[in-house]
Amino acid sequence: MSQAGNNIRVVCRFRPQNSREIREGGVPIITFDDNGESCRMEGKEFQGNFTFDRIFPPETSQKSVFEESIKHIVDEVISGYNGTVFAYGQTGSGKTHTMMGNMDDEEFKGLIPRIVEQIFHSIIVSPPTIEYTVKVSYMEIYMEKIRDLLNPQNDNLPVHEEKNRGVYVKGLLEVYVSSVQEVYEVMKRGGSARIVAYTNMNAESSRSHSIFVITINQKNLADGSVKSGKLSLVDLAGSEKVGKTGASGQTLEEAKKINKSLSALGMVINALTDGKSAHIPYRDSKLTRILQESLGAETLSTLRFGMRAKSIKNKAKVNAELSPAELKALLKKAKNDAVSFQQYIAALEGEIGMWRSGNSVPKEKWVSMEKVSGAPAAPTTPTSATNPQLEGVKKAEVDSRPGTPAPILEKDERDELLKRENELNDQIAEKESELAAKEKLLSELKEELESYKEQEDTITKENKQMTSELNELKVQLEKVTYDHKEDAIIMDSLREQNSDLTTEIEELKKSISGLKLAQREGDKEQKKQEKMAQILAELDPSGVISAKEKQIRDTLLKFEKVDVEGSTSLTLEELATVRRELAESRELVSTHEQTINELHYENERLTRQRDEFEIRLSTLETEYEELLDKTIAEEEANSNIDITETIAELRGKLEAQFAAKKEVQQKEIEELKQELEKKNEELHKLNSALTDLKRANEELQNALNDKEGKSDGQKSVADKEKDMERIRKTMAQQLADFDIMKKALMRDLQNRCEKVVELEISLDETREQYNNVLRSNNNKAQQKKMAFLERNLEQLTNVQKQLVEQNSSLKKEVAIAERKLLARNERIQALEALLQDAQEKLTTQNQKFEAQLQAVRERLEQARSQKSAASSTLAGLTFGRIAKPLRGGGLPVAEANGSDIIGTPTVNAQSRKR
Ligand SMILES: Nc1ncnc2c1ncn2[C@@H]1O[C@H](COP(=O)(O)OP(=O)(O)OP(=O)(O)O)[C@@H](O)[C@H]1O
Repeated sequence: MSQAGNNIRVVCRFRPQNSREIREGGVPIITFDDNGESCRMEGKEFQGNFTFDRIFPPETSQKSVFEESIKHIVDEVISGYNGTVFAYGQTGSGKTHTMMGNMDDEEFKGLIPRIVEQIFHSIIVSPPTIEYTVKVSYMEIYMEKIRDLLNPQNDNLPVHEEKNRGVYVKGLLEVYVSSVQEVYEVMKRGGSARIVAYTNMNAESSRSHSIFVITINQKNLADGSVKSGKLSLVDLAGSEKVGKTGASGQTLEEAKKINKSLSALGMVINALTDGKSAHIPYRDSKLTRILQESLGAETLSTLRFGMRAKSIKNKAKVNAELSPAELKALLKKAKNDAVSFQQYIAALEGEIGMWRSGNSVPKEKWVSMEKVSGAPAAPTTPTSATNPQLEGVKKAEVDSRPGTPAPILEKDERDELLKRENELNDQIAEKESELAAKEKLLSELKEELESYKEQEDTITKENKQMTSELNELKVQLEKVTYDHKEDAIIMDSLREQNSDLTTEIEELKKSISGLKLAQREGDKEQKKQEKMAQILAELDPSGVISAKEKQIRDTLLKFEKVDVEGSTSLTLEELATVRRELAESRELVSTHEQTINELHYENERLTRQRDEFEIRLSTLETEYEELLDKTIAEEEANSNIDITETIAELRGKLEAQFAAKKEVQQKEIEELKQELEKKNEELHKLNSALTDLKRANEELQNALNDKEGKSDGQKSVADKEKDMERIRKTMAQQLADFDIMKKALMRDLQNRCEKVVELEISLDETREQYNNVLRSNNNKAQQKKMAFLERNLEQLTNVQKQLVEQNSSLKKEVAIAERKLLARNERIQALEALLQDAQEKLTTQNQKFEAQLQAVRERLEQARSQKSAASSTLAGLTFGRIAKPLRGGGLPVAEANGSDIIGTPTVNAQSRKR
């Protein structure tokens, strides 16, 4: 549909069947009349005729559509009218194809490129006294938000309305263009912004409306008047989103939720076409609000394929700036008006004064404008019939803009209201932007939170897993530690047992070695006895001594004989024999001395042995007492009083017996001591006798020497005889003494041996008696006890054995446990290391993630700042900031004139053409 000036043209274009429709066997249901204005639909649901200003069958080219429906609009816009072209239809029906097409293709470029070309062409062919500036803006409405496609950062622009400017989008970027190519460039830029937005919005193309606005300002250099025309090219969203256009009630309500703009458009069209609605809800949507002036009609044909399109009437106006003469006339009129208004105010104040003073004013005297000025009520009476523009201005002052629902408002109130509305719209836009930013932030934060939550979940899961693993490990560790402690305890006890057993073994070894020693000593004793027997045998009178003695005697007899026979028969040989015998006797004496010494030593050894025996005896006594004490203690522990008593009795008996034995033994020992002393004395005597013997021997030697001397010198025989006699007697005496001593010595020796043997026998007897006593004391209770003790002992022995076995097995187990412990410790360490590793990894990941997040945030910030920077430079466009006026005749105005910077207010005095 196109509208410019007062003309509303509704044309209908059918596109050819697409490949899918052909494939599915779709058959066209439209037939076209030859007049090019009517068609007939033969559908299953609907059959009927439709009439439009123009109908274009599928094969119609882009060029034909343009030339036969739109081309004229360009002339009207250049003449200072506002024009609007919008395409309506369901998704895929060809709206975009028709509106935009392929702008790089001569054949397939759509209406907008062709319009643009036409505009520039019209400018070129216009008179050179007219200077044009062309600016374009490109926006889309999606979800009730106006987004500037040339500055996409501005995605929620408010709609404003001002008396002179009409309805406009505040803050929308307008780009000055000076050629078709520049317009194309702007279109492409806006189109790419739209595409990016679609991608982000997931194919929302059919839900957004795009509006491309071309504003042409022209200045007549001859009379200084200016005009402006605006052409809005609208590609609407897919119409199927509102169900069937014109539908009301539930369907429409549902559709409203989907796309407010299209719903509102439907509502506006309904209100315009039903002929009953006093209020047209333009403000219900941004689209209807922006297109308000295009849709402003007393009656608007429904867009339901243009059934009543022809009946749509619009109030067109031309946007023109007045010339100085016109302005002067306007000023004069304004002054007149001011005077009449002042008069009117004064009259009103007078009437109010009356009312306030309590008086009443009759109705016929109420002040009115007519009465005051003497003119009709409407102050817009044209002052000049030849000035239609002025007439238009007056009408505009009275009439509201099409559809603006404030016909009863005073002008100032209306201005105020508009101002307020604009402010509110700004605030709404601001709030919406804030809301959108907040929502975006919220969604970002939500996403971030989600990712954090996910991360946290993962970490929590991992943590849980690790914690459970750790707990398990801890439990295992505790168990292992406990086992280890237990094992250590067992080890300690085993060690103790082991050491006890080792001590016992040591003791046993000692006792065995003691026994061996004792045995050896016994053997030694036997040997000693044997030796003693040997010694005794050696010392036997029939032995060596006796033989020597006999020899000595013989020698003495010889001496005697010599003495008797006159001491001549003693030869040298005999003397030598005597000497030899003497030497032998000396040896014998020394041997005897040695024997005596040995005996002495033996005696001492026996004494020592006796002492040892005594010590052993006392040890045995101690042991016995200890055993007794132990037994008693056990008995006491068993609380067996009888046994304790019996034990006490037994103990008494045993002690008595033992004391008696001890006494006897001590007596014996005393006796032995005495005997030993005696023996010592005897030995002493023996020693002295031996000394005497030595002396006698020496004397004998001397006598022999003397004898030798006699044979040489033949000294006094009588003296010699006497001497010999004396010697002989002495020797005989000595021999007798020696004999006695020897006998006594032998006797003593025998006695001593006997005593020793007896002593040993008595010791054995004592032991046996002691054992006997022990055995004899085994009364019934004792026997029981002993049996019990023996059993206990057996058990203990068994236990000990078992303990020893256990000890060895436990040692093995302990070794295994220790190894296991080591292995577990290693495992724990490894797991701990793993845990630490995992934690470190997690921390690193967290850090990485945070760094990434930070980087993303920074990038976002950077992108935002870049965007804002880009927006300030028109997103890289090389033109647009500076207006390049174009002059009719195809001559561009000199560059020096391009000082018309955007934002320079060009207030157009608007006037209605009719
Ligand atoms: N008259 C035509 N001749 C040839 N192809 C056409 C014609 N009209 C539309 N098409 C093709 O049909 C397809 C859909 O057209 P288009 O995109 O213009 O539909 P639309 O109404 O703009 O859809 P939407 O509402 O989704 O934006 C496109 O591939 C287009 O090239």
